[in-house]
Amino acid sequence: MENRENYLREELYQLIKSDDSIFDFIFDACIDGLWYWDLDNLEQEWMNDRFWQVLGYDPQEKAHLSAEWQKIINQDDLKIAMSNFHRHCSDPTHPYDQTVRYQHKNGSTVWIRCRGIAIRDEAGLAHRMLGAHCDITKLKEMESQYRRNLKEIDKTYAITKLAFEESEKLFEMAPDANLKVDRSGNIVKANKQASAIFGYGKEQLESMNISDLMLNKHKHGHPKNLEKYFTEGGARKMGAERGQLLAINSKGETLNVEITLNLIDTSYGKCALATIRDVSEKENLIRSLQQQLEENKKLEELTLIDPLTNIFNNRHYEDTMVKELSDCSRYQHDLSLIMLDIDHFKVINDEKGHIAGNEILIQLVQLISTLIRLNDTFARIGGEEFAIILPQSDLDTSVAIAERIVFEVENHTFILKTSEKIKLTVSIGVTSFIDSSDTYSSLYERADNALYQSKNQGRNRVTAFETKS
Ligand SMILES: Nc1nc2c(ncn2[C@@H]2O[C@H](COP(=O)(O)OP(=O)(O)OP(=O)(O)O)[C@@H](O)[C@H]2O)c(=O)[nH]1
Repeated sequence: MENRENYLREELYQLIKSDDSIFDFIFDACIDGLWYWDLDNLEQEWMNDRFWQVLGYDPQEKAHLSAEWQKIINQDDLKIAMSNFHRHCSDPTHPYDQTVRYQHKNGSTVWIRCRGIAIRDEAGLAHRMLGAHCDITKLKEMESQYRRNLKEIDKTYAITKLAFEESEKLFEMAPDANLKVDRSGNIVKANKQASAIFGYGKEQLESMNISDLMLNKHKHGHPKNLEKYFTEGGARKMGAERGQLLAINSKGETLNVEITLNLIDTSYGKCALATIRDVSEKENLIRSLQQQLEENKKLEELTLIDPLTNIFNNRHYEDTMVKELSDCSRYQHDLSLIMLDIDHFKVINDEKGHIAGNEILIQLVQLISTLIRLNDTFARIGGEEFAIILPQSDLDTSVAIAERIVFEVENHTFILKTSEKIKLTVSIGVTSFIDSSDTYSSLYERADNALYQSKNQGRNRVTAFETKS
């Protein structure tokens, strides 16, 4: 192999010596500029055509003078090149090899790798210098593009890293428990708050399955639900109703939780991010408020006054009726009962609104209160239905009072807070105690039937029920 190389090399060198076109081909194909410098007469330097073409000049314009390239080379680079030149002339081991910048005729920069070798006499003195140019502008451009790309990559990396750190911080510092769960339900990451809520250490949680935090009865269907969620994705709240989700903490205690799910891409692959809020305290508070409301309602039922109209309620009406009935049986007193109902109250409510309806109920009660005696019991026994118990009042007297009420109501103008004027009428049924066989129910029934008749016969009237039913 070595011999073959030597033989070919020798042949090539002979070829170059004997045939100029071979040398011309070599420097045309391989070199972007060739120069040959007379060091005994430094002004004189031969440059080949390509030397100038690479720099954008017509070789015909050039006179082969060293001053020609020294004018267009970057002056800092010229200093380096000249320093290397002098050192190489005095020391053959010092390379004449540097990258220099030339100004192209069009003003752009051409990067040239310039190498040279001194041709010396027997004493080692340099008399000529042979040099070659290699245009590395493209390479330089690629290098600077590469650097810019690197910078961009660095920047993108820094931003991504920051975003990642921020999202990690958000995950960690969130006021709610955060759990990242894989498709099989394994908890791959948990935050501080998750530890606080469930009472397990973070590492412990990260070795558990989400089903370990669930009630036994919910465990069965969970893998299927999880699989469905990983297929459908999206952000959604778990559980249909408020406070319906229950979880179990490390002590086996039940927690009311609200869970929001998000499907996210993580370094662990696709994960469900479960944000869990312990609402046990909120739920307890709501429960105790509900209890309190129920107790208040019960207390309200125990009171005797209707909160809207401030007259007696149904409960007091019933008690009073029972008491008055027993008194009149014992002492043979008279006793009458008036049942009163507003006519077409629904229309007023529908047209003017419920609040206006309430205002009318209050005003009506005030009006009727002025028309009855102090020892009569006036009670609201239903929405727009009233009863008046009239002790020691016979049927005629009671009918007269009832007629007066119908008349006064018909002639009254109710004025709403909005200044709107409303007219209305009432219908009345009256009955009186007949004998000791009369009961609370029989009296009520007769008065109610009489009221029904008033309504049936056109309203705005009084009907008396005299005979026993
Ligand atoms: N504003 C108000 N409306 C009430 C209250 N309680 C009952 N109502 C209304 O009273 C109306 C009663 O309607 P209905 O039973 O149809 O009787 P009506 O429209 O008076 O008709 P007749 O009795 O047949 O003349 C309904 O619209 C109830 O909503 C209340 O406390 N406030």
